[in-house]
Amino acid sequence: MSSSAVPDHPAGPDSVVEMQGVDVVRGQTHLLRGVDWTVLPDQRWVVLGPNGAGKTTLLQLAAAHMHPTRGEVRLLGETLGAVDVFELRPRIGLTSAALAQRIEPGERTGDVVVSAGYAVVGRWRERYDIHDLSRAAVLMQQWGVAGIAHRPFGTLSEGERKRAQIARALMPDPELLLLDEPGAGLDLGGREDLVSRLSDLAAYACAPAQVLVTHHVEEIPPGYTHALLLRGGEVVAAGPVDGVLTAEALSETFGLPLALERTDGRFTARRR
Ligand SMILES: Nc1ncnc2c1ncn2[C@@H]1O[C@H](COP(=O)(O)OP(=O)(O)OP(=O)(O)O)[C@@H](O)[C@H]1O
Repeated sequence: MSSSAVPDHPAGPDSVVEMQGVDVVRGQTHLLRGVDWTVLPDQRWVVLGPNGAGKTTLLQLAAAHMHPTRGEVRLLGETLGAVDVFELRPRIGLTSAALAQRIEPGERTGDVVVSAGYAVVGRWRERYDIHDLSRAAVLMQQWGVAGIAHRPFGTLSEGERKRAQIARALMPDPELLLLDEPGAGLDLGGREDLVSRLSDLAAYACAPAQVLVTHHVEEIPPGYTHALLLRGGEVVAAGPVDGVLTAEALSETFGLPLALERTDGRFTARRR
């Protein structure tokens, strides 16, 4: 990656995400219960858990797209409920299947990326200066979609779409990057390409704090520093990868006996 699109946040807040005693309740259901979680600017987190564990709900809170029912959520030094979320959201990059569905299939891929600077999906009447256009060009180069910038988003492969979305999420130079299942739907080559690009991004000292949600330990990019395991809306374990990602903790999280192996920074899991 060239340096011109690498974010630079020398004087960021102490914590990027700070959750204390957070519950999210809908009707009688606890989507999250008693979550305490802190993300610092230089950390790269993976959030793992089975279907319905509350991973997307956690990410929605971290993206300022949802408020907690109880407890406190502080993002980039601001407390949810006491800040204008429309000022906060441009400082946070997010990719998710729900966001991808909002992108018009006919939208030019280059416009999907550059329009993130205005927090809109696709170009309308905004004017982009040379700085916006060159930043978008560098990001599209870095994420391997420069050659397809002219193509309608709807014609891209799943892997190309995922990479274009990450380029878009990085466009406003966010202080926090949230990736909700970026590996979903990718073939083996696409997954390996994504893992390696995310690993490169994780290695940049000036890159934003990163939180990646996945079901699969195989998708954890080398260089990710921390892991949070969720089950039934509750945190099973959270902290540095070496201490948290164990066969025991993973077995408890997914509710079946698992063997976990780590080779060259990559994890694999299988039933014991
Ligand atoms: N508005 C709602 N009312 C009631 N239950 C809800 C609501 N929204 C989500 N849920 C439930 O909360 C739980 C957590 O959902 P969430 O999408 O956060 O889980 P997840 O870990 O991201 O799941 P997946 O891996 O399948 O995407 C699920 O059981 C879901 O059905």
